[in-house]
Amino acid sequence: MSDTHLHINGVNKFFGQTQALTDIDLKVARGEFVCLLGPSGCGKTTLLRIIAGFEGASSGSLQLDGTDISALSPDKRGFGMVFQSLALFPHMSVADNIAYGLKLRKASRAERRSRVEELLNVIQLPHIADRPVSALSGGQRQRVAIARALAVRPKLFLLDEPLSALDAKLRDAMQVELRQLQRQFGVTTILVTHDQTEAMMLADNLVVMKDGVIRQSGNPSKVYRRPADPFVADFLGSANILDGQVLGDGVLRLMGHDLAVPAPFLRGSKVRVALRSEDITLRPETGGVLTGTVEFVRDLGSQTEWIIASGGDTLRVRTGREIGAVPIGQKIGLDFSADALSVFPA
Ligand SMILES: Nc1ncnc2c1ncn2[C@@H]1O[C@H](COP(=O)(O)OP(=O)(O)OP(=O)(O)O)[C@@H](O)[C@H]1O
Repeated sequence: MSDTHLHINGVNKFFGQTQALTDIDLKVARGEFVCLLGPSGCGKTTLLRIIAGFEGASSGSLQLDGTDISALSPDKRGFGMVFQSLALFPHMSVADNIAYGLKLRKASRAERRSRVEELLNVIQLPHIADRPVSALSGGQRQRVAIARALAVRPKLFLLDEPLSALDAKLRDAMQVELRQLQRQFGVTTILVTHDQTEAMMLADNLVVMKDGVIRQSGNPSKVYRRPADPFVADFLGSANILDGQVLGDGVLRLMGHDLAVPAPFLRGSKVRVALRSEDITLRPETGGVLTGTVEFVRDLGSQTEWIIASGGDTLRVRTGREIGAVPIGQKIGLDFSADALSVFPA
């Protein structure tokens, strides 16, 4: 990604004694969709607010197309924003809401009208221009908020948990729409979420944060498949995080068994090992890499989840297909490839 649009350069943020962000470095390419993902309190909203200009960094800078914008007020940055609390004007019509930013910029009436019409078509609500926002459903309001932010052709599109108030099915549909809209407009976008499925689905660049630090960033599939540390492995999807020890060249002691796993660690090193729930296959008792005892089984709808005790550890296993009734307490074989293990220093 050579065409850097936004460069977040060594940003730190203190609130009194609390350090909310530590050495944040991030390059956002033009047209890219970036998701800031992390647990509550990790600093993602603070980072978005600094990008928007609502909050100043304690140190570090922001460059947009190579120009330092750190000292610019929010209205001078020319960014479009959508927050969870939307901040639409409830008694104004949909059209007036969408045209609001254009009016502030002194766009002509004709220009406002054609832009509103264009955006209502884009968000697939062509017939609601004259309705008050208070008469819309949650999903419709969400689309209007997005249209309002895009109406001014923002340099950056910033969204903070924009879909979290919607029910699961609508959220799903809106994620697809949001991604399509973003592609269509080609607008550089930064979205904050604590929902890993949403982030995986939307992002070109997934940025995983914890305690004010970027723990990993990159292509979502790559971050999922090759997590940088046990936190990222555990936060994305369903992973088993296990304690192990390197016994010698390519031999790892895990769950009371010696496994052939090429890992570049010194003999005797204690390690943490991540193994995704869906990377384990269940077999008849003698057919796997390990043996375990079934402790619990539950039906998740599209998958079945198994809790299995093995060598003093408890493993969570997710299987896609029905493997037949296995009673609680029965021995079962567990199979996985060495490639499925991510090994980290303890
Ligand atoms: N105005 C403020 N004054 C003092 N501390 C703050 C302020 N805003 C945020 N913080 C602190 O900074 C840290 C990061 O907060 P932030 O809201 O950015 O996290 P977040 O990842 O967005 O969390 P959430 O998902 O819960 O919104 C937290 O410890 C928070 O308490």
